[in-house]
Amino acid sequence: MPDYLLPQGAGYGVVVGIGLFFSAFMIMLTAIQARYTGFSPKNSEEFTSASRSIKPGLIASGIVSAWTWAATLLQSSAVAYKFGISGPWWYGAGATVQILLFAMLAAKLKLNAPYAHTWLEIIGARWGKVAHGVFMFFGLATNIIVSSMLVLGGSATVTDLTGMHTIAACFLIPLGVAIYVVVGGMRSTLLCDYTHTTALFAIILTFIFTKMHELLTAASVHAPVSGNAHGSYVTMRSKNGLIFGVINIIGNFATVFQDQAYWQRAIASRPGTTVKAYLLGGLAWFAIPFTFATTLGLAAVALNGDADMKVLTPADVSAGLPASAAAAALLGKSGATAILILLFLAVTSACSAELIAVSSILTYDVYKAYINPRATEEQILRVGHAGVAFYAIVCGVAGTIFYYIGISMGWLYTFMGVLLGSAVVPIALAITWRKANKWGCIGGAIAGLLLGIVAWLVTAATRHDGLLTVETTGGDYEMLAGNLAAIGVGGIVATVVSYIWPEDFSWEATRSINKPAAPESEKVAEDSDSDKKGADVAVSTKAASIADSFDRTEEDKELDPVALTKAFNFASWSSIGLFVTLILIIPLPLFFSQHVYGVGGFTGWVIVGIIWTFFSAFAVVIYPLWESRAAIAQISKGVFKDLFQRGSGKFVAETPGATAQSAHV
Ligand SMILES: NC(N)=O
Repeated sequence: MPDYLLPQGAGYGVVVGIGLFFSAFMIMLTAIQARYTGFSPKNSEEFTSASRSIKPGLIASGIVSAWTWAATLLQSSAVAYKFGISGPWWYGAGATVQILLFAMLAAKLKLNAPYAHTWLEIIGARWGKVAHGVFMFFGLATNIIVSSMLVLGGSATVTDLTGMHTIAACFLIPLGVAIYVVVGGMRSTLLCDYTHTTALFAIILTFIFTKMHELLTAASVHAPVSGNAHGSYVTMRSKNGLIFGVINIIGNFATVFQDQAYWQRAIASRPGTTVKAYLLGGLAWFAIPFTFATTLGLAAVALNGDADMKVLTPADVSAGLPASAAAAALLGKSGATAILILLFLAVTSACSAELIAVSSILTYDVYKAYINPRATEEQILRVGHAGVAFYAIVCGVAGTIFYYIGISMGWLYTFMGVLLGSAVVPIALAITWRKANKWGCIGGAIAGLLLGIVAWLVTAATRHDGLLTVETTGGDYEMLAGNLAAIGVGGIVATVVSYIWPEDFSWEATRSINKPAAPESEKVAEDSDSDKKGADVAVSTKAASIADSFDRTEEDKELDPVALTKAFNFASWSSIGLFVTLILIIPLPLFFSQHVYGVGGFTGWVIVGIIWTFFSAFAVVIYPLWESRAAIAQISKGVFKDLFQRGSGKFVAETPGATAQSAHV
């Protein structure tokens, strides 16, 4: 039996114990919200969309949390281990630009479908059932691939460090998360995301960078990297690093643009600050893989041959294990424990985003669209809860299937663009361009999928004498061919057909999705008494007395088309500018110059990463607290009053018919 650094009990303790801790925490948060702010996830709009009232700092934190997968920590470190410093750059930059560019889609969402629950509702309203079904395939496939990677990466690490059975981890991870998502809904999930992100930054910042350059220089003498300038780890001139960069960019376009989790954060956001939230979230997220992998992934290289360092096989690298091996070698049991907790927090918060995302699709795009169009509030909420539980089981099953087939997180990560990449451009066109042609977009998505798979398999067969296995299909060139064909064919077909046969869509159909019908004065939140009467609770629409409340009048003001068009224009030039800087202007001159960093240059490179991490922590840890100071004060005041006179701190609506939803977090 192999030796494990931590006892099996530590694995179960973290997976089950922290899962239960967060469930209890969520129950407490939900009770506090209901008592002191009048908010309750007993309302379906609140459960799935947090009443579209969340401020930018908390949305940014939720984006960082949902976008920090097991792969963000493990795969980024694996490519650092394989390719040197170019790996973390291409991982970080190649997956942050999509979040930045998504700011444009988010602005268009608020402009063209401000009350939609899911991105698929927009497709359905614009193009009908066939398009809805085709793109739902891509949407749900994205959720399944992402969730499987979360479960596979999380379980591989837990097993490697503690010996906990992989299948137990595959099921227990999503089930623990499902409990707290069902209890808290979208708003509390975002609050839990915030606590996860805070802990994540605290742990990353504790991994101190020491003597790395000397160790890496020695490593490149012993084990030079093929395709790198002078075989060095401290150069951006890495052929395989660049290939990974292209695969990474394509795959991550797919998993942002067609994952309901990112649309859901745009939907939960206040209209006026959505663009800001995505730009902030994208910039903040970059630091996580970049700094983590530059330190721990390269430490794994540097520590090769060290007595405390585990000898890593190619399968270990594909499973993403260099980071945990390095942390254990550097810091012993405490390093292993820190990695275990870090991984668990990353996996659970991203998993919670996937659970509520799929639950929303099952509720609004399957149940309400095709099974029960007249569903009541109560039925919708019940299906939403069942959807979370059902999808948690699907995650466990999917992880188990991939585990037994022998498909690792790293394999899936490079494959995601082959399966999903063809729908990226069609979806972006469908949401942003009135001229987008329905059949061009559907045809492009399907043709791209088929040709992507053909290009992938033909490349594998050609390079391996017709032998097709998980290993032969998982190479860099095979995945590159499939990724490029999928996104290229999908994009070209959708764009060319739309230019030849342009539509002239007015967006009226999408703007009226779920549009509130009643005059605002009639839509009031109910207090707990009316909850008991079983009334369908509408989200409050009237102003509260407190400074940072968000009411229907303000929402209408923020939905002003002129302001949203301005926000879209700002999102366009800033995100495209950042894309060009991060993907072309910084890395390509370094690649072509074949520069190998000296001690000073490498130290500077790492220091930039550390400073960026501090700024990111400020943006997604401190800023959300600051913007919610009025809500925090209101809750504290309520708790304080209750301490002295029980019941006196409870939130009370001001006047009948004008019940307020008070301060928002
Ligand atoms: N979210 C990613 N690609 O790490």
